Amino acid sequence: MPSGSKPQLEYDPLDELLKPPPNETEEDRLIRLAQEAEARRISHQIDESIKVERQQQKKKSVVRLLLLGQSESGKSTTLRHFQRLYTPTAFREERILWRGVIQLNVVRSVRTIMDALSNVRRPPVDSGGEDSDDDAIHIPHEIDLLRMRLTPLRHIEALLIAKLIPPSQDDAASFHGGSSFSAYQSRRSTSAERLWRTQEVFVRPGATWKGALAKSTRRDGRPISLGDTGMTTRDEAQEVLHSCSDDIMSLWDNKFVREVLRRRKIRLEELPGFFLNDVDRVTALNYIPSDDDVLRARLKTVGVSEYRCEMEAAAGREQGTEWRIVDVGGSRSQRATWVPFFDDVDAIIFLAPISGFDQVLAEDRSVNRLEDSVLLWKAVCSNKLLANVDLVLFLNKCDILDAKLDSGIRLAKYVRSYGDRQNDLDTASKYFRSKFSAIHREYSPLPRKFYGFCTSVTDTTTTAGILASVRDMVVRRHLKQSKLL
Ligand SMILES: Nc1nc2c(ncn2[C@@H]2O[C@H](COP(=O)(O)OP(=O)(O)OP(=O)(O)O)[C@@H](O)[C@H]2O)c(=O)[nH]1
Ligand SMILES: [Mg+2]
Repeated sequence: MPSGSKPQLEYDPLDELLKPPPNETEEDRLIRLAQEAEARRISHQIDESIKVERQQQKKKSVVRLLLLGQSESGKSTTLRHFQRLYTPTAFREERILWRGVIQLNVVRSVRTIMDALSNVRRPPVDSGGEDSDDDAIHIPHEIDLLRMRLTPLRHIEALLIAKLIPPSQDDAASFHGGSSFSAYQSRRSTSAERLWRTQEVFVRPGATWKGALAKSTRRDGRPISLGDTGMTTRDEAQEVLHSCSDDIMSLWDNKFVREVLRRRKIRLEELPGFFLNDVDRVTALNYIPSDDDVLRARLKTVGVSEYRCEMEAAAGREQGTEWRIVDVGGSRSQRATWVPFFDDVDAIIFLAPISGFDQVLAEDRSVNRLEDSVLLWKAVCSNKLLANVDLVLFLNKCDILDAKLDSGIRLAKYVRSYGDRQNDLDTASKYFRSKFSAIHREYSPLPRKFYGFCTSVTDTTTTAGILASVRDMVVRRHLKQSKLL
């Protein structure tokens, strides 16, 4: 460095170039200052737009999917499917946590049978002529014995509910309806008993219940791995269910019980969370739920929750894309909570369980399930906030629809416009597809494509293919909208 020159750190050759000319007039100086200010403003503007673009870019790598439909339509099951397919490691690790839910589902099915039986013995006073035939039925002695021997399930149900729902969330259980085991109930109204009387247990979405179950499935502070679960871990509910296993099977296989259920039109095998045909397996001490079991388990959702999943390897080229899947509670009281999530959504999967044509809503027995689904579909199609959102329709529970039509239940009796069409799955699903498609066309504020699938989302094989198409469609549209394609 030449002596006398500026120290290196302070010397900037640009200074020399940008220095104002030595003979600058006052007028030139003002013009120069104004030009410099303008240049700074433009530079700042460019910086800002780069920042915004970067943020948008970041935002665009997030795909938002909303699951809508009435209660029991299969929203949470579809979400579990996504998790199973695209975040398989997390899904596998969580399978054990579903054991508590399945245990509760088994106990609930037994309770449904007990309810039906206690109604046979003690029909309601004002039941009218319909139940009068049942009055005459004498309950066989073996049924009384089974009822007595299955009393411990009462305690297990309260225990499981307490495990799933921490005490501070007592409101997370709905309190309507009585208990089939009422003959064995004490008169004290403890919290456990109140929970025991609960008709359907629900949890707020999120990890709370999983956290509670995870804690309760550890011993000596040691986390349970799939390999050692069951045999080495004391699980009171599983032990009691295991000891009651033969009695539960005898109850379910009993001819008298089947006849009572038939007369009461209770098709237990079509109700959510049905595991009575697998009692031997699911009550084994070392039982770990299979993927299918997790998909068939029933746990009602209340509230809205966003599940984030990064696509793992199986997701192929979309690996790294973050999916945010919003699962909502579908019962009528829950629907007001949906709207805030209509903003900034890439696609909606709407589930319409078409097997519900002969059923009413659990929360309002004056409303037919299919009718409710149609009204809800109209509302979603016509919603202006969703005018640019792709709607994917799952005409769900086709397996149950198939079984119902096969058993001789006539669709035309409930859906008059069905007329004298063939009473089979193929004809019925085509009919529903065209009806829902027509509503989509008529009610959409702007023209858009119709994507309709006939699904049984508990079926892993067929659903995997459908979800892959939906994923591709959503991603393609997402990229197109963010101008990356
Ligand atoms: N057989 C059969 N069962 C299904 C199908 N889809 C869902 N289910 C079962 O129906 C029950 C209800 O499904 P969920 O996914 O919990 O319903 P949801 O729409 O989340 O209901 P809410 O949380 O109450 O809004 C579960 O036990 C599922 O396993 C289907 O296509 N076929
Ligand atoms: Mg749900």
